Amino acid sequence: MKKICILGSTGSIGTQALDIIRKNKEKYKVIALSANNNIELLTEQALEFNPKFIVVTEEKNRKNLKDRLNHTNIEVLCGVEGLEMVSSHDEVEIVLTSVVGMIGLKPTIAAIRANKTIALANKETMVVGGEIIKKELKKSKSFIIPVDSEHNAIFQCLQNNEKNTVRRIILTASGGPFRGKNKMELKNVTPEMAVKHPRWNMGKKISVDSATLMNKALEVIEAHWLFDIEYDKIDVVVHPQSVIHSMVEYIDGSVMAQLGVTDMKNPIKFALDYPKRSYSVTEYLNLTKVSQLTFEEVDFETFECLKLGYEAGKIGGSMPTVLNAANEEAVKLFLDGKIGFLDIPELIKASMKNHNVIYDLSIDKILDIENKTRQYINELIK
Ligand SMILES: NC(=O)C1=CN([C@@H]2O[C@H](COP(=O)(O)OP(=O)(O)OC[C@H]3O[C@@H](n4cnc5c(N)ncnc54)[C@H](OP(=O)(O)O)[C@@H]3O)[C@@H](O)[C@H]2O)C=CC1
Ligand SMILES: CC(=O)[C@@H](O)[C@H](O)COP(=O)(O)O
Ligand SMILES: [Mn+2]
Repeated sequence: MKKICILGSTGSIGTQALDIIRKNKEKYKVIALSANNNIELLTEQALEFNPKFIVVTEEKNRKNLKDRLNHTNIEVLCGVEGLEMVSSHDEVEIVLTSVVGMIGLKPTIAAIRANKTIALANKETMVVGGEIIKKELKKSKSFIIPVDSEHNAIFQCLQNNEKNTVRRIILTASGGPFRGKNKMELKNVTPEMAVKHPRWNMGKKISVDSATLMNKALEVIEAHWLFDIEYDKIDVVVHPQSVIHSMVEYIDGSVMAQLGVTDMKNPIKFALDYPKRSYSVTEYLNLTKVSQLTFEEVDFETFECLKLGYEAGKIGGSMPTVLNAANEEAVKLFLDGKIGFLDIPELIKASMKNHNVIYDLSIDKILDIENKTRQYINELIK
């Protein structure tokens, strides 16, 4: 049985992972689950999967959950320390990092230091900590299997091929809910409109990121670190059907693509079962129903976040942390109705301009830059 820790079990990725586990209880054992505020769902999950540990963010929720679960042996932990404790626990083999945001950084590093297999959905962690994570991986037996659909696709397309024969990788982007629109048309779009992704059913934050194309910006940086590939060899193409999850072009002109239905259970299951393959828990792809696969160039002028992502990635050092922290804060403000959709790239641009890059990164410095960036944005919008 594979022993699994799910960080962020109440979210879109977390609940889909538990759906897989529910149907394959003889294959997987849940050791730990975690949530931020959704203690109702976490209670249900704990009672169903009987993990050794659950983790919540706030002490008051920990006490509440302890009372609810006092007839069980489940230990209730709290905060980032709780996440670090479970992600590095002796009994855990695989850590599925499906929290949203750079809060995943410390628990992911703890898991690497404890030699765990990481099923990585939480892209923000790779964006801000890519350099440190690579160094930690070199000292450890841990390895990362990407869950993000594009990176999972690239990982599969790279199997058995020499890395030095890769000409470029091509990330596909759906284009999001506002594909084809111009800036004027985006001025008054609402959070409700922005979270309506045309192809995927995801958490609110990543859905807004898809709408601004920041999701693709984060994915470009994620790909740079995961596959050791320079930014000028990472391209993005808009592919509205989201059937091709990404591609690798080799120097001989061959292009390998990974196709599949738009269901995250497939990459999640791939990561949990790696290196084996097992029967799909979703429908299989029916190409005659897809009928057409189309491709378009990215509109970098309207969707400036992708341009900012390449810029931050190429500058390197602390700049991707600023890009990510500014985006996390701006998306929160947008979802709370405090700023407009087009303010998101403006606030990120201002934060990057205001930042003096440093290159000797540490976890503490990253977290300090995160705090300062969030404060700067809140000053700006006062
Ligand atoms: N959803 C998808 O299809 C895809 C997601 N990803 C990536 O996977 C990650 C998760 O995305 P998704 O599942 O959509 O997100 P959701 O918002 O649906 O879920 C996020 C999870 O993290 C928890 N969480 C939120 N904030 C905190 C915090 N401050 N501390 C601890 N836990 C927290 C949530 O708890 P609670 O429920 O209590 O709020 C929830 O369990 C993201 O990094 C995203 O970019 C990548 C590819 C596809
Ligand atoms: C499912 C997944 O991996 C998401 O990151 C998805 O790719 C979002 O779609 P966009 O291509 O619109 O960003
Ligand atoms: Mn993706």
